[in-house]
Amino acid sequence: MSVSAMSEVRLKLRDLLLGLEDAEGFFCLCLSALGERDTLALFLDLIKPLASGHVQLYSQLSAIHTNYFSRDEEEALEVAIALSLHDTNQRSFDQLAERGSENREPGDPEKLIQKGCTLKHIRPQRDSTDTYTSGPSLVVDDVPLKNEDRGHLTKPKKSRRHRKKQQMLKNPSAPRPVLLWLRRDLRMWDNPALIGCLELGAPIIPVFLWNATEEEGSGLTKAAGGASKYWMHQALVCLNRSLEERGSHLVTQRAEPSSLTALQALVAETGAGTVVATALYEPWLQERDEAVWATLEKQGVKCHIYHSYCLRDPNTVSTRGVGLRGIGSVSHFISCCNQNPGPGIGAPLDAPGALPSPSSWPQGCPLTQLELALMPVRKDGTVIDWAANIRQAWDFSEEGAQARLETFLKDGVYRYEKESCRADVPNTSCLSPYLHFGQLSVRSLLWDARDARCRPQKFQRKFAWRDLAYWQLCLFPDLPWESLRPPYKALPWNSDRAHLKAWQRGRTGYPLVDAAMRQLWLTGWMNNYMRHVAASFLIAYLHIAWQEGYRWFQDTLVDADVAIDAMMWQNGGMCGLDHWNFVMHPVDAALTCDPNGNYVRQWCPELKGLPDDFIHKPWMCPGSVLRRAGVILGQNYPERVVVELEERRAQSLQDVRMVRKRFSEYVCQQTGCDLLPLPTKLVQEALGSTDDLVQRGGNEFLLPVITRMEFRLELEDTASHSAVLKGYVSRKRDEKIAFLNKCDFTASVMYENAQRRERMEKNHCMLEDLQCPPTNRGRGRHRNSRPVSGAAQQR
Ligand SMILES: Cc1cc2nc3c(=O)[nH]c(=O)nc-3n(C[C@H](O)[C@H](O)[C@H](O)COP(=O)(O)OP(=O)(O)OC[C@H]3O[C@@H](n4cnc5c(N)ncnc54)[C@H](O)[C@@H]3O)c2cc1C
Repeated sequence: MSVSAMSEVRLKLRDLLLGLEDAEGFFCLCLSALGERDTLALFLDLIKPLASGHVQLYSQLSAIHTNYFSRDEEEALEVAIALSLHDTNQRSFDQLAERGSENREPGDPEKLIQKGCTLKHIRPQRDSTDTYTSGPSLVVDDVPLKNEDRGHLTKPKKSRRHRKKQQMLKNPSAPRPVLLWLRRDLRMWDNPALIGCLELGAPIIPVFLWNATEEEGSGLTKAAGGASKYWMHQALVCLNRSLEERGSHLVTQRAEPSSLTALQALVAETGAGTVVATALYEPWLQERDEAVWATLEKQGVKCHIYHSYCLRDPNTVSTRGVGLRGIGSVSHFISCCNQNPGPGIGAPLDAPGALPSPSSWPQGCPLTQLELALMPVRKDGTVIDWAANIRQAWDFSEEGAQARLETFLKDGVYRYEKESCRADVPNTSCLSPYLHFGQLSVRSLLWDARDARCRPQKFQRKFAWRDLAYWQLCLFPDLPWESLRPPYKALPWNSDRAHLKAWQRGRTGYPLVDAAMRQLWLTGWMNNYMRHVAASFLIAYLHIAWQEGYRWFQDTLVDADVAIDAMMWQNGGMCGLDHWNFVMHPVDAALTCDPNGNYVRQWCPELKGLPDDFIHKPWMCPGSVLRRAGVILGQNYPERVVVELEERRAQSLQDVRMVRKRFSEYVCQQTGCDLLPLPTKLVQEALGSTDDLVQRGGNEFLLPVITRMEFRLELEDTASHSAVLKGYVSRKRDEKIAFLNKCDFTASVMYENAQRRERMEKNHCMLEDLQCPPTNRGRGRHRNSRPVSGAAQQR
C-alpha cells in the first residue's frame, strides 16, 4: 500500500468528521485508494479512533465494512454489471457518489456502485506491488479483460453477463422502473430529476410525450411556434444521442388523448412504480400536471417533481415584507426574493456516465411522427426547407450550448455590461434557446457567470428577469393575450394587414427594423436591443396591437417563451405590470446598436453599397449615391411604410390619453398612475398593509403601477418628456450622438452638392470649350482629412 494512498484516506477521514463526506463515500474511497485486501485488513483499525467520540459514525462504518465483505463477490459483480453494463466512467460515479439510495442496506454493493464505487472498487485491485491479489478475472463477451480494461467496460452485445442482467431485471424482486418524463429539461448536465431517478436505484425509462393541445393551453398562447418546435425536434435528437452514449435511449410518443393516459399506459406496460419530472410553470401546464400527479398517486404510482427550470419556483415568491410598490420591475422582484428566500439553489450536478436500463423497453413512435419539424411540400413535391438557415446558425446539442457559453465567457462577457446592445457584434450569450429547452440549466449558468473574472452583474440580473417573467405568468395567466391594464384593452389599433406583413417580412423601408426582422426570420433569433427596436416600431409607429407582435415572435423565435415573450410585449404595449420608459426610434437607435451599418449590410444586402451616413436612412440619400450603390427604392428595397414618424408617435400618445380618460376609474387621480386590478394572491399577501391599494367595492383592489411620465402628466406638448430614445444607453449620450449625426448628415449633403456643382461647371466649360476651373479640394470635399496647415495653405 502506498503512503500517498494512506494519506489520501486520512484526509478523507477528516472530511468525514467535518461532515463534508458521508460514511459510504468514505468507504468507497478506501476501496479505491487502498484496494480490497488492505481495506479488509486495515479499515477497522483506521476507524478505531472514532469509537470513543463518534460512536454512531463508528458503528455505521463498521456495519458498511461487515456488510460489504460478507457479500459474495460474484453477486456484487453481477449487480455492478446489471446496473452499469455500458460506460462506468469515473465521472458518472463521482456524480453518483454525492447522492445515495436511501432504501438499501449500508454496504450494499449496489448502493456503493451508486455512491462512487466503480467496478475498480469492487473487483480485486492492484496492490502496491502491482500484481493482482485474488479473485476471478472479469469476463465480458466471454473474453478475459486485460488489467487496464477493468472499470471501463464497453457495451457487451448479447454477452453472458447481458443475458444474466436481463434475467435479473425480470426478477420480480428487482426494483420497478422509473419513468423519467422529460419536458423542458433536455440535458444530462445538472439535471436534478435525472439524478433523482438514479438515486432510486431502479432502471430508468426516459420518455418524451407530445400533445400539442395541452401545450397550447387556451389555444391563444401560441406556445409552440414553428421555429421553437423545430428546435425542440433537434434538441430531442441530440438528447437521444446523449442517452444512447449512456446505454439508454429516449422513448417518444404522441400523448393521445392526453399525457395522463399516455403515462398510465406506460406504467401498465413497464410496471413503473415512479414518475419523475421537472416542474413547468405555465398555468395550464401546472394544472395538467397537478391532475396527472393526483391521478397517478391515487393509482399507487409515486410522483417526484423537481424544480430546476427557474432559479426560484415562481409559486414560492412572495411580496411579504416588500409591498407592492414598484411591482413589475426587476428590482422589486429581487427584493421579494431576498426578503423571502427560498431553498438555496445548490451546486450544479455532473452528468451521469451511465443509466440503468429496463429489461424491456416500451414501444414509442419515431420522433418524426410527433411532427415537430414539419416542412411544407410544394405542388411539385419538393420540400420547402424553411429551417435551413436555422440549422446553419445553431448547434442544437447540449455540447453546442456549452461551446456558446465558453465563447461568451471568454469574450463577449467583457463587453456585456456596456455594449450588450450592439447588434453588429456578438456581445450577448445567445443562450436563450438552450435555456428555454433546458439544455443548459440556469443554475449552472449562474455559477459559471459568478466564476467569470468580470463577475458580470448585468448578465446575472438577466436570470432574475427570466424568473420575474414566470412569476408574472403565474400571477396573471392571461398575460399572453390580454392587456393587464384595463383601459389599454380599448386602444384603437391599426388593422392594416399590409403593414403587419411588411414588419414581419422585414420590408418596412426602415433598414434597422428590416435587418432585425430578417435575422429573426432566417435564424430564429435577434438580440434584446433589436427586439426592443422591432417592438417599438410595431406599437408606437405602426400602431399594431402588441398581441400580433407577440404571436409572430412566438412563431419565429427559436427561444419563444410564453412567459418572457408575453411579459416583454405587454411592457412594450404599455399595458404590462411595467412600462418601457422609452420608445426606440427606428433610425436613431442605430447609433447605439449598429453605428457603422454592418448589421444592416449583413441582413439587407441590397443596401450594402450605401455609405455609412445613409445606410440607416436610404430615403435621405442623394439619388446619385443611391444609383451608384445599386439601390432603387420601391424596387429592390421598399419605400417606407409610414413616413411621418413624429405624427405617428403623437397619435399613439393621443390614443393612450383617450382611453385613460374614458376609463378614468383606472387612473389614480392623485398621481396619474394607471391602476391595475390585483390577483387574489397578491391581495392576500398585501392584507394588513393595503395602504398602497385602492379598493373598488367588494374584493377588487387596484394597485397604482409604474406609468410613463408622459402619460402621467397628460402632456399635450410631449417634447419636454418624450420617451423616444435613440438608444437606451443614456439620454444625454443620445442627444450628443444625434447632434453629431446631424452635423455629419449636413456635411455629406454639402459634399454631394459641391460635387454636383463641380461636375456641372466642368460640363459647361467643356461645352463652351473653356478651360476647366481647378478642382475644389477644400474641407467640404474631404470632411475627414486633416486640417491643412497655414504654410501649406499659402503654398
Ligand atoms: C419584445 C421582446 C420579446 C422577447 N421574447 C423572448 C422570448 O420569447 N424568449 C426569451 O428567452 N427571451 C425573450 N426576450 C428577452 C431577450 O430579448 C432574450 O432573452 C435575449 O435577447 C436572448 O439572447 P441572449 O441569450 O444572448 O441574452 P443574454 O443577454 O445573454 O441573457 C442571458 C439570458 O437571460 C435571459 N434574459 C435576457 N433578457 C431577458 C429579459 N428581458 N427577460 C427575461 N429573460 C431575459 C434569457 O434567458 C437569456 O438567454 C424578449 C425581449 C423582447 C424585448
